[in-house]
Formats: sequence, structure tokens, C-alpha cells
Amino acid sequence: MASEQGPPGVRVRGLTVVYRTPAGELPAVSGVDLDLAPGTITGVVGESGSGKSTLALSLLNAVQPPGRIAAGSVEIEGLGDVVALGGEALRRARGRHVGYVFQAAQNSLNPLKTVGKQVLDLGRSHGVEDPRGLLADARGLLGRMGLDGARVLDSYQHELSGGMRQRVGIMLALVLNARLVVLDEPTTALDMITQATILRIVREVHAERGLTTLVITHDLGVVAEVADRLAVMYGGRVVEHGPTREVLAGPRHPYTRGLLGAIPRLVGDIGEARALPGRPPTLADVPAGGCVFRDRCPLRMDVCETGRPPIVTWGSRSAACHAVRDDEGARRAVAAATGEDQP
Ligand SMILES: Nc1ncnc2c1ncn2[C@@H]1O[C@H](COP(=O)(O)OP(=O)(O)OP(=O)(O)O)[C@@H](O)[C@H]1O
Repeated sequence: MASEQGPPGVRVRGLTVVYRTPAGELPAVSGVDLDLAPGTITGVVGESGSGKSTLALSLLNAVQPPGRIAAGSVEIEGLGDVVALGGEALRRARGRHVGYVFQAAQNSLNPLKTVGKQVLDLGRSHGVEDPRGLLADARGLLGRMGLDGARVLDSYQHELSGGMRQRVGIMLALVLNARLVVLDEPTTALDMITQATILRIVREVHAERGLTTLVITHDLGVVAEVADRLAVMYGGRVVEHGPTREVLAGPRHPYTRGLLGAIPRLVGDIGEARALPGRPPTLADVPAGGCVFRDRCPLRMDVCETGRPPIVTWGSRSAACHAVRDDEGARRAVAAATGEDQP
């Protein structure tokens, strides 16, 4: 059984997810390769519409119409390619093998049942043999997140605040002991103090239970706080990936540099923060060929119009950018173009 195994590795290859629009099927995730090493927390960041939630849903093969996974695979150790799973096998995998909190988790509780009843339903639908143990675990998790567990289990959705519901969502993702946990914007409805508490608990539970965790967020502060590795998405592609500290200290893709440069508290002096010019593309205007970031890129070259940037890897890092292709040359080019020295 999945819960008796160690943390699973995840291997996403060539993942393309399209949504049907009036202009035809357009990709929200386009040929993404991403590895989640067993036992790590990976943060996925990017502006709104970059495809983060669509990627998270794909890990559960849960993309809903008008969307569909058009190509690629999501191999989860011990489970196989979830893209090829369907029906009962897929239902069992969700919750038991892959725990998840979707972005709308605060609103996804059943309004007609208490939280405790929903925990029991979840356990029953996954063949949990010890419902009392399950409730005790649920109570304990809620208690750790600063809630009165017994009281929350007795409550209906309308009796809970947005922040409380968000923590209930996290509890539901963890309570079946899934070894792969996907958290989509787990702390957006929380104030800063509660957010810090929740992130600490996510990290603790991740370590205690031996999980592989994916956290989706638009907040680089959340990633800096919680993630071992950082994947940056733009226009449906992973444009940079590597150990969080290294990426934050020495971003290489011009988009990552722009994102970081726009945040005063990460660069220090508020006067140094510069908003990233322009807006992220919508599905309809993601360039079909070449580099998806070129319209906002300070390093734009002719080749960016036509050639999809190759993924350049060095050490445990990678970036998809023509300018980064020649490692040393690009290092100087990025520094020269932005007027900053590379660390
Ligand atoms: N049901 C849908 N129908 C059509 N297009 C969709 C649908 N869901 C998402 N999209 C589009 O797919 C792209 C990626 O959306 P996605 O929600 O994955 O991005 P995101 O990075 O998670 O953004 P956010 O942080 O705003 O949730 C966006 O352009 C979005 O408008």
C-alpha cells in the first residue's frame, strides 16, 4: 500500500495540457519536463495564468473539460503513469496516494455535512479500517494548525472562516497518509502570522511523514520559506528550476530575475524594487513558436522569435533560455543587460 512506502519520486515528461476556447484548443501547459525528487518540497511560482494550477491538476490526472491532457506522462513512483489511469484506479489514487488541496479548497467542503462526517466519508471511500484513528489524526492535525480540532470536526462549512477552511483543506490532504501531497495556494486566505504557522506545519509534517510535496504559489516568500527546490513557470513552460536558495541567490532566466527584482523584501532596499514591465500572456496570446517570454525580455534576440529555447542544465539547475545557453557567455550577458553582477 502506498502509505507504507517511502516518499515517491515524480517524473513529468512532455506534459501538454490544452483548453478548448473559441479560438480552438490552446496549451496552458506546454511540453513540461519536471522531476520531483523523493522527500523534497518543490515550489512552483509564476504570475497568474502561467499554468501552475493546471500542472498541479495534471499530477492527479484531474484536469476537467474544457481542458484535457493532450500529451506527455506523469510517472509517480509506486503508482505508474497517472495520465494512463482512469476510473476506480484513479479515484483510489487520489487521496490515498496523492493528497491535494486545490486552490478553491476553502469553498470545496460539503455544506450539508460536518467536517468530521466528511473525514469519515473520505476514510470509508478509501477503505480505511480504523475510523476512530482517522478522526484522532484529523483532530491532531487541526490542533497543530492552531484550531480546536474537536470543535472544527463538529462544525459545518458556514461556521468556519476562510482561513479555518483552508486549514481543514490541508488536513484533508494529509489525513489519509498520502505520500505525495499537492498544495495549490495553501495559504492565500491567511494573515501573515497564520501563514507562517501553516508553512512551518507543512514542513514538519512533510519531514515526519516522509512526503514528496509540491506547493503552488504566486508568492516567492512562501517558496523561500518552505521549498527545497523552485520551479518557475511562464506561459505554460518551466523556464527555470533548481535548489531554492541557489535560484533565489543567483537567478539565471530573465523572467526569474524580473520576478525577484520586483520584490522589495527579497532584494533589500525598497528603492531597488522594479516592477516587471508588461503583463503575462493569456492563452490566446502565448506565442506558438520561439520563446514565450520574449515580449517582456530585456535580452531578446532574433533567435527568440523562432527557436524554442533549449533547456540548459548545469549542476542541479536548469533554465530554458537562448541567452543562458552558453553558460559563461550568458552569465556576462545577463549581468551586462541588467546592470547587475551575478553572484
Ligand atoms: N477551464 C478553463 N477554460 C479555459 N481556459 C482556462 C481554464 N482554466 C484555466 N485556463 C487558462 O489556462 C491558463 C493557465 O491557467 P492556470 O489556472 O493553470 O494558471 P495559474 O498559474 O495557476 O494561475 P492562477 O495563479 O491565476 O491560478 C490561463 O491562461 C487560464 O486562463
